[in-house]
Amino acid sequence: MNADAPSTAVYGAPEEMLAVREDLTPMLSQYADCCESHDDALVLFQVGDFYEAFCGAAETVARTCEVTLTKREDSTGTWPMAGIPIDNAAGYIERLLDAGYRVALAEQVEDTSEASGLVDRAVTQLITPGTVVDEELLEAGRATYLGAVARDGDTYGLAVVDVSTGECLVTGADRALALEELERLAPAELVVGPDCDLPILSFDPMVTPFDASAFDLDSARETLSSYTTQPDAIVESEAELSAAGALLAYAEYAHGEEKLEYVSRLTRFDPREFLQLDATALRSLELFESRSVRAGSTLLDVLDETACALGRRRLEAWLRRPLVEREDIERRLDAVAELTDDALLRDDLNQHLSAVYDLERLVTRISRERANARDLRSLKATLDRVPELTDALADAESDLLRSVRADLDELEDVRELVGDAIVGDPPQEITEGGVIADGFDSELDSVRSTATDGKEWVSNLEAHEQERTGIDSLEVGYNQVHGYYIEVTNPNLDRVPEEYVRRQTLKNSERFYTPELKEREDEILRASDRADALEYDLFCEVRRDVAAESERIQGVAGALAVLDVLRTLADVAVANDYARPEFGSENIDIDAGRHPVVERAQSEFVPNPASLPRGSIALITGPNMSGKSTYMRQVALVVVLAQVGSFVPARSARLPVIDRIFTRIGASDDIAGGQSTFMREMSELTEILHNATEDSLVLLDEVGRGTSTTDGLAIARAATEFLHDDVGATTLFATHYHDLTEIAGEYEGVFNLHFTATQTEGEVTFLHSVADGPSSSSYGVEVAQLAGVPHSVVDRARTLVSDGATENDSRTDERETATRETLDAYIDGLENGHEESEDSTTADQQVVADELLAADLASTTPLEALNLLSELQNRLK
Ligand SMILES: Nc1ncnc2c1ncn2[C@@H]1O[C@H](COP(=O)(O)OP(=O)(O)OP(=O)(O)O)[C@@H](O)[C@H]1O
Repeated sequence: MNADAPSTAVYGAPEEMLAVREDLTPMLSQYADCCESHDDALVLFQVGDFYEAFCGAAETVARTCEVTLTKREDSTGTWPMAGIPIDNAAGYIERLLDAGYRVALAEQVEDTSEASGLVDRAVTQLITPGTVVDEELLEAGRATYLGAVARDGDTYGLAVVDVSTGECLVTGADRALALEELERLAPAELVVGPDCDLPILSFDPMVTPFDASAFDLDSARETLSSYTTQPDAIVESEAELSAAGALLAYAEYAHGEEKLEYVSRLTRFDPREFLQLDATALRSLELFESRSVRAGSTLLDVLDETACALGRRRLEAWLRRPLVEREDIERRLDAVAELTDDALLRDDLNQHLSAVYDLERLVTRISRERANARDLRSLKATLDRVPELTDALADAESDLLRSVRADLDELEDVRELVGDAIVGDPPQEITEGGVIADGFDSELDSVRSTATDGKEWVSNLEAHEQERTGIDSLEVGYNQVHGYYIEVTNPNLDRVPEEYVRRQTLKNSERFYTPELKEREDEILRASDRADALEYDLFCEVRRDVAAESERIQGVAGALAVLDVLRTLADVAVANDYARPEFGSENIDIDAGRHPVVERAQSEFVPNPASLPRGSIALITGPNMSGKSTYMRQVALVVVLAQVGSFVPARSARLPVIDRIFTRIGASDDIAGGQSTFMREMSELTEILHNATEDSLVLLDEVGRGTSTTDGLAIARAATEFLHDDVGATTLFATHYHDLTEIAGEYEGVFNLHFTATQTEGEVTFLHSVADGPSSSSYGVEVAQLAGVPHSVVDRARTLVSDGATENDSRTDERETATRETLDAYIDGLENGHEESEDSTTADQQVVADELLAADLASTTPLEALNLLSELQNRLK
C-alpha cells in the first residue's frame, strides 16, 4: 500500500518491445520473456557484470538508484537502459524496495564460456520486503515477516513466515483479535485473501496481489502437505489453513522453489495464549518504538544486552508476546533468578554467546544452497561453542536452564564433517578452489599432487636450463595468454638449444617453450581445472549433508537464543537492581516501582508504590509534568516485564496475571489514518470498553480532552462508571478534570491518587511522588510560565483562573445537568455500537444526527465511514 507504488510500465514486458516482438534481438527477446513471466516485479536482467533494466523500468532504476540512463541501439530500435553493478547490487536493490518496488533477478544460469550463442537466463529470485534473504538487506537482530491473511465468514486466519530463518507461525481469531495480532507481528509484506477488507494499518506493509486460488482450501492443503503430514491437524480453522497455504505458496513462488526446506517448524498459536497488547499499547508503552527522538528510549533498548543476533530476535519475540500461564512465567523467572545469583556463569555464557553466529540464518542459506565455505566455517565456529556452553550449564538447577542444556545438541557429526572438509580460512568464492581441505578426498588429493608436481617441475626448470645452456639470465615465467615460457635475452639467443620453440618476440628478448614444458603445462592446467570442479562438487555435497541436519541445527539455534535472553534478563536485573515479581496475588501491589526507561534518563528518579486492588479504579490528578503518565506506564511495564519472565524495576512486586493491557494515552493525531484526535480517542475508548475483562489492566490518560470540557468530563465520568460497573478491569485514569475526583466518594473501588508540586514565589518544583487523595491545584499556569509563555499572558491567565473559581461555583448546577444529558447520549451511543455527538440544538446538528443514525455501519467500509464523518463534520463547521 505504498503511496509511490510503481506504475504498470515498470512491471511486465515494455509495450514498445512487444510491438516489434518478432524482430527483437535474441537477448531482448529473452528479456521480454522474463518480464512476461514475472509481470509483478521490476526485472533486473544480468548482462555480464551488470543488472540491466530497459524502457520504463530503466527510467525508474535510473531515478531511484541515481544511476545514468543510457540507451541500447540495435536494428529494431533505441531502448532506454540503466544498469547497476552486480558486485554491489544490494544497496541499489534496497533503494528499489524502499521505494515500494518488487524486484525479480533474471540471472545468467549458464556458464558464458560454455554457452554456444545466447547465454541462458532465468528469474532466479523475487526480492520483495517480505521475501528478502540476502544478509545485506536484512536487519540482524530483527525478524522480517512475510504474512498472509484469509477470511472465512467471521473468522480470520493469519500466517507469517520469516524466510531468513524458517520461523513460521499460524493463528486465527475473530476480526478484532486477528487484526491486533497482525499489528503485533507487523509483516513487511502481506498477501491478502479474498474479501478480507483490511482497515488502514498502523504499519506500512507492501500488499502483494497473489493468485486468489492459492487461498482455496484444496490448494492450501496441498501446499501445506509438503510441510506437515496432517495440514488440518495443525490449524484450527479453514481461514488459518487458507492463510498458511497461500503464504507458503507465495514464498515458494518468490524463491522459485518447490518447497522451502528450512521451514520445518510450523507453529500454531492462539492469540489468547499471550498477554494481549494491541498496536496502541505497543506504541504508547514504547516497547519497540520511541515517541521521542532520544536514542535508547524504548523498553527493548533497555533490555537489549543480548550477545548475539539469535538472542536479540528472541528477546523481541518474548517482549511482543508476554505469557499468561503462571507456570510458564515462573519457569522463566526461576532460570533468570538462578543466573542473577551467578555472575561467573553469566560472564562465561556471555563470552561464548558473543562468539556465536546467526545460526538460524546460516541454516537457511545452507539449505537454500546459497551458503559459501565461510558460512560453513561460521557454522562450525558456532557449534564449537556448544560443548563449552553445555559444560558451563552442568550444574544448572532450574528447569528451563536444564532443558536448554538438553537441547544443546553438540552436533559432533556436523562439526567434524565441516572441520574435515573445509579449510580454516576459505575464500569467498566456491568455484575457484582453495575450499576443500587436504586429506578429505583422495581423488582431489591426487589431482592436486599432479598439479603440485607439475608446478614444482616448472620451478626447478629455470636452474636446470640455466645450467644446461650456460645462459645465466635465462628465466622461466608464466602469463595468462601464452602460458609457461622460457625467456632468453637477445645477446644470448645464439646459445638457445635446438628444441626450443619460439613463442613470442619482445623488444629485448625472445620467449620459447619446449615440448616437455608444454606437456607439463597442459597437465597442470588440466589438474587445476579438475581440482576446482572437484572441489565445487565436494563442497556442494558437504553443504547438502549439513542441510540434511537443518532441524537439529535449528534446535540448537533455539536453545542458544533462549539462553542468551535468560542471560540478558539476568544481567539487566542485576545491573539495574530489579526484583523478582511474585505471582498469585489478586491485587497489583508494587513497592517502590520505577519506570525502566525514564529512570535511565533521569538523574534522580523517584520510586513510587502502586497498590491497586483487583477491579479498582485509581483516578490520578496533579499538575502537568508532575509524573502521572510516567507512573501509569511504569505500572504497565512492570506487568509486561513480569509476564515476559523478567525481574522488574521495583523493590518488590506482587501481581496477578493480566490478560490484556489497554491504553488510551496521549492525544496524538492519526493523520495517516485520517482520524481526528477526538475520533481516535473515542474509538480507542470504545475498543477498551467493549473488550476489557476483569483480568485486564486499563490505562486512560486524559480521556475526553479532545472535545469541550462539558462533553469531555461527561464522557470521562461515563467511561469510569462503565468500567467500574460493567467491566471490572483494574484501571489507572489520569485526568485534569478535578470534578471527576468526586466519583471516588460515590463508588467503592474508585479512589484518588495525586502528584504534588511545591510552589514558592510562583516557582513550581515537581516532587514526582504519588500520594493518596485528589490534587488541589493543576498548576497549569505555572507550567506555562516554566515553558516561557510571555509574562503578560501568564498574568492574565492567573487573573482568569481566580475569576473562574468564583464563577465556577455558580455554574456547577448548570454543568451537572449538562453532564448527565451528554452522558446519557454517550452511553446510548455505546449501546448502539456508535458514538453520537452532543445534544443537538440547531437544525444542522439534528440533520447530522439523523444521518449518523441512518448510516448502516455493518455494511460501511472504514473508508466510507471516514468520508461520511468528514462530511458531517464539515457541515457542523
Ligand atoms: N518518578 C519520577 N521521578 C523523576 N522524574 C520523573 C518521575 N516521573 C516523571 N518524571 C519526569 O517528569 C516528566 C513529566 O512526567 P509525565 O509526562 O509523566 O507528567 P504528566 O503528569 O503526565 O504530565 P501531563 O499532565 O502534562 O501529561 C517526565 O518526562 C520525567 O522526566
